[in-house]
Amino acid sequence: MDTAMMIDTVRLTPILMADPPLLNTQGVHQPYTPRLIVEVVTKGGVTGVGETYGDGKYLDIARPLAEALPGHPVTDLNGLFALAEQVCGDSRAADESVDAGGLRGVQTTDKLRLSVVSGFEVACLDALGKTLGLPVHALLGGKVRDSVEYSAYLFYRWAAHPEGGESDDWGAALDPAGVVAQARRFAREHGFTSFKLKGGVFEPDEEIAAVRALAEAFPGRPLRLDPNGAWSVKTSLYVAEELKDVLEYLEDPASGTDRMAEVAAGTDVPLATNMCVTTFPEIPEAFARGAVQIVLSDHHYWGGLHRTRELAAICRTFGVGLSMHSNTHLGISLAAMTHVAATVPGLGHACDSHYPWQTEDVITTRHVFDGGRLAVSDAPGLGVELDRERLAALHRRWLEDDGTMRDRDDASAMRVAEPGWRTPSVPRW
Ligand SMILES: O=C([O-])C(=O)C[C@H](O)[C@@H](O)C(=O)[O-]
Ligand SMILES: [Mg+2]
Repeated sequence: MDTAMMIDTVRLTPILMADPPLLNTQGVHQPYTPRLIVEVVTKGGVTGVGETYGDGKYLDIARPLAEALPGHPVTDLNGLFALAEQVCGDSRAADESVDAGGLRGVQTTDKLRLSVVSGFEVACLDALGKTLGLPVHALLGGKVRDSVEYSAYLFYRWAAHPEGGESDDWGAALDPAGVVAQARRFAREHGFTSFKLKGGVFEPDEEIAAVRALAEAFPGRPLRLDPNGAWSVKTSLYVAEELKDVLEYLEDPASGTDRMAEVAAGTDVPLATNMCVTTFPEIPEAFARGAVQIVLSDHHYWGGLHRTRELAAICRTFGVGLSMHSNTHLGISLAAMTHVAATVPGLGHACDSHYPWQTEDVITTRHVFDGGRLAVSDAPGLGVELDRERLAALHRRWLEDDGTMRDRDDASAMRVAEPGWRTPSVPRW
């Protein structure tokens, strides 16, 4: 092995990035959200970057991995998983409770560890690509498309955070007219032609009305509604019936494979998930029972870009569709998402991305959507460059935080406006 490819140093930089007051069934986004920036520096002097969740429970796992990694080659991506299993130990947070922050079903040690490994895997791929002069998509077997389509990710939202934070000019969106106005701006500014509404916030009939209003404003466009498992089977079937003529898919209407299978058996509207199928062991039962027709991949969940491609192959084999999920993220992850999406055959749905909501970034040049699509970079590695000043500023914000924002907590942010708020139990409606 060429010593230039050996990892010399790993730098972890937790940051807090601004996030608007987006509503979901758990509560509302806090003014700042944590992310972790991973830098892998090779003995050849090349730096690769990756990004993942930055809450304390992820940092606990990332630190021992960062310490153990020097001396390993950036090419040994399979070894990364074994090393992580060996050194990371169990996270204090993996208590099988529902992962409120990530809205990703029950949290387990495996899920937390894989999310951390994903940031390291991407950083290694970036370093390897830069060393070889190849784009990340080439390291994954080569792109099958030159651009990747994203959908507009619409949220009910407040105009501002009650406790302060950064401001923006989006205004509130709390009814069908507000949702349509938001969608029109997304279409105008980014060219998106497919739309997803984050639901589970208001009574189902209000959300049905919002999707109907979108269908009128954008006739024939793909529309999705995602209440993050907030509905009963009965309510899910009711919503599916009301919207069957306009929905591309219904995303996680009900919680868990059992309920999703029941809903799927009662409607022809395809069901998508980023909650009941988020790891490989969850696939056999969900597929055998026909609980989901589309899996939303997310390289942070599945353990990186190679594993996302493995997921895609399994979905293809079983005739299950593939789309892509997104939590709040920066431009590093968007670059990684775009590279892997570019290599996957049969990506039949526009990918989700929170990116248009993010006013801050740690890369020097922001990604720009054109016609709702991102061009796939052919530059070496991910094709992004760290803006060290911005990174330092967002890290400073993390250092100065008293701890309230370091762990995402949408319910506590909601309590600022509604002191009696508790995370709703499921099904909520
Ligand atoms: O189910 C989904 O698509 C998500 O969980 C995406 C995000 O987590 C979103 O719901 C959020 O951040 O409020
Ligand atoms: Mg979802």
